[in-house]
Amino acid sequence: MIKIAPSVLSADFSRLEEQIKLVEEGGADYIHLDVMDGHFVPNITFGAPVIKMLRKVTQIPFDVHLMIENPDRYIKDFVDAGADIITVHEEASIHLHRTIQYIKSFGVKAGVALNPSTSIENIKYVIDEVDMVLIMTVNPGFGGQYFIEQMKEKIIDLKRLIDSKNLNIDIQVDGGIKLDNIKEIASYGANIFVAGSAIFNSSDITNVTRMFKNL
Ligand SMILES: O=C(CO)[C@@H](O)[C@H](O)COP(=O)(O)O
Ligand SMILES: [Co+2]
Repeated sequence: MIKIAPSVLSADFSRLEEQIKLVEEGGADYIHLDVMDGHFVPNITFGAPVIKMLRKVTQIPFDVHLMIENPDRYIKDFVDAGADIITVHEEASIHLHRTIQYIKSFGVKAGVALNPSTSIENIKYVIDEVDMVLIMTVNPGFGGQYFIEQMKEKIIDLKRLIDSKNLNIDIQVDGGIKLDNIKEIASYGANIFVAGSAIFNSSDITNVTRMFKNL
C-alpha cells in the first residue's frame, strides 16, 4: 500500500487551512511539512508555531521534515506543536543515534533523511532504530525540481539493506515525484511519496491527490 504525503511547500501560504482541507478530501495520508532554516538549506520556510496552528485544522498525521542545523534544540517544540513523525537529516545531526532516541522518547516516530550525495552506508548502524528513511530525490531546499535518476539505485540498495535485516521500515521519497513516475519508484521499494508542486500547483488539488492515491 502506498501512502501520499502532500508537501505544503508549494501551497498558497495565505490559505493553508483551505489547501490542507483539499488534500484531506483527496485522501492524503500525511501532511508533509518542510521546515527550512536558511543554513542547512538556502531557504527559510516556517517553524513550530505555524505547525501548532495547523494542528487545529486537521486530524491527518503531520510528517515534519527538518532541514535545519542542530535539530536537537528544536525537537521538543515540534513534538509540542503536534508532529507525528519527525525526520532529521543525517548530514545535520552530529550525534544521530542520540537524536533518534531523543525523538522516540516523546512517543513520536523518528525518520532519518539522506541528501542525494549521502550514502546508505552512513545509516547502517542506526537503521534498526528508525521508523522511516527519507531518500531525498532532489537536493533539499526547493520545490519543483527534477527527480535525480541515480536515486533509483539508492532506493533499491536501501530496500535490500532493510530486507536483509528483516526490518519493517518505511521508505519515503521526496522531490520530483509526479503521477507518471510514482509506479516505477514504488516498484523499487518506496512506499511513502511526498509530492509538493505536482499536487499544489494543479488546478484541482483534491482530484490530483485522489489520482496519486489510486495509483
Ligand atoms: O523537502 C522538500 C524540498 O527540500 C520537498 O518536500 C519539496 O516540497 C518537494 O517538492 P516537489 O519536488 O514535489 O515539488
Ligand atoms: Co520534504
